[in-house]
Amino acid sequence: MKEIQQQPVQSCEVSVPGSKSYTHRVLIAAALSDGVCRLGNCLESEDTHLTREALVKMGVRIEKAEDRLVVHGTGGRLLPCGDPIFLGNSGTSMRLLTGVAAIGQGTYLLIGTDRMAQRPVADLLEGLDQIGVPARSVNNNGCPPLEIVAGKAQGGHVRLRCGISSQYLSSLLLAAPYIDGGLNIEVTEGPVSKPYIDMTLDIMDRFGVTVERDGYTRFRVAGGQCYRKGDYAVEPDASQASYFWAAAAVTGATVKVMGMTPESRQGDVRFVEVLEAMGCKVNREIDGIAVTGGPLSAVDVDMGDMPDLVPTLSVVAAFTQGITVIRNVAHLKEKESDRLAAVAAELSKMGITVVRTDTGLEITGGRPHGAVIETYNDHRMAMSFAVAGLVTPGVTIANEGCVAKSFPGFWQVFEGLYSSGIS
Ligand SMILES: O=C(O)C1=C[C@@H](OP(=O)(O)O)[C@@H](O)[C@H](O)C1
Ligand SMILES: C=C(OP(=O)(O)O)C(=O)O
Repeated sequence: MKEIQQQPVQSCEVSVPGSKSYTHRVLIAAALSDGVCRLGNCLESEDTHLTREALVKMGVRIEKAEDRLVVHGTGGRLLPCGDPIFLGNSGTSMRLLTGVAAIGQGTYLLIGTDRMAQRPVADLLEGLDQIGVPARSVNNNGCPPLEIVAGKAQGGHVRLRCGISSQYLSSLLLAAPYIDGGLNIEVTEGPVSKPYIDMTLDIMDRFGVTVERDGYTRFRVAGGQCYRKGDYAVEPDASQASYFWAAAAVTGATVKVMGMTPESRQGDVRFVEVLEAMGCKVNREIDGIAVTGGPLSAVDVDMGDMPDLVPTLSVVAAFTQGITVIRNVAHLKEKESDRLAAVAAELSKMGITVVRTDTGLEITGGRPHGAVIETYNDHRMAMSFAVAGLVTPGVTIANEGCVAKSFPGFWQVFEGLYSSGIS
């Protein structure tokens, strides 16, 4: 349990760790590349360690050298692994590595936590089936554990549903250069969470692989390509920045998150536009983005491209005049927790009226009161509701250690908001 201190927030500068999504992708591209890659500012967290360890089990040599990870690319020649590969509750690891396993050798068994065993992958398995990869849900319920027989993929056309997760598409895209004949992928539903596809394409491009695309519906990756070795520095994580911008929004302070830029492919950097629409002042500076809070007014917003920030926005909405409408995020029920249910339950405990719609939430702002916040083992619930505790006495976060999934140092940085002025 972590009791949040209701304290005045100092105007300050904050640094957040490297992007989780970029770290997963860059580890994979480097592991499949044709040489040695030095990766800077990789996120060190439970989830990114799981991707790293999985790649090591697949025969990739990865070393730490000072502040870099040195990845010895395999040229796409992965080794078999007889042991189950544990991926915790990291959806990104599970989905992205499913495609990677298909281009390896032997049979891989990808397993995870109980919650992972409820997170859907059926549409990805169906996509793999179309190109001849025997990949099955061991419990035959469209969820992990997954058994993937490598070495059978044939290039060709894949019709892929991405209405639940964009990670299915990222998975096939990342593996496609190593599939003879390449892949033509046609997205027949969705995709949700589009910016994550742009991040995948960005990494493929940075590592020398060409992808032709028609918007978000058709993608063509020629086979016989290989990621090229190179050095890469991961940019700071925009999702993690959101908690500090939200802290500014609800307290009225100015919080600048260093190293963030509006040009980033991370869709979550656009959260500042939502805060701006709610009445915050946003300064896009050369070395970071600063948000200053003020009187907040409700917004009606499509969060389909920023699903991970719905808990953050919901907490801000609780302190905002009027009804905030959050649309197009039905896929949130498939995350670390059912985030629509979790956010609604915990805000209700704080005395806030929340209506769960078919695809989102409607939150009537007011004067939240303290409560013990259940986090459902979901890092984003813990980090979002901590922000509420800055302005509401008596907010206690249960199982606060769950932040380790993506941001082990979160509490230290968060406490810097009211201690030093700089963290
Ligand atoms: O590809 C990625 O790195 C991610 C994609 C998103 O998932 P969905 O595409 O399943 O919404 C996002 O929620 C997740 O945190 C990271
Ligand atoms: C949904 C998330 O991650 P993943 O899908 O990788 O578990 C997240 O970090 O909010």
